[in-house]
Amino acid sequence: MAADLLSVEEIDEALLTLDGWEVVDDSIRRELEFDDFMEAIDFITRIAVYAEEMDHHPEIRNVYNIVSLALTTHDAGGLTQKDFDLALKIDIEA
Ligand SMILES: C[C@H](O)[C@H](O)[C@H]1CNC2=NC(N)=NC(=O)C2=N1
Repeated sequence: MAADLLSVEEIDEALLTLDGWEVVDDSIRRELEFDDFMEAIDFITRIAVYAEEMDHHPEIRNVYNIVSLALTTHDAGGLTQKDFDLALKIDIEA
């Protein structure tokens, strides 16, 4: 079963616990800059492990040393606690 969608108030409160994420449409997004391409790819592989463990997968875009992430819960059609749980893991890894 899909997780519950969060209310606007719950989303605002959850954002306070995160670093550099913004709400865009039905997702939260963060852009990270690394020293070079390999550092960016290394980061992606580290967060991929969390994504698999949590069965929750970010949209990932990489251009050289920049990694752009978007989290949303497709099953629920918007933001759920799962997105914020994964975002917190990503922040710790960043
Ligand atoms: C069946 C399985 O639980 C799902 O399809 C999962 C896998 N990873 C997922 N990742 C994300 N970001 N959203 C989802 O709704 C989602 N659903």
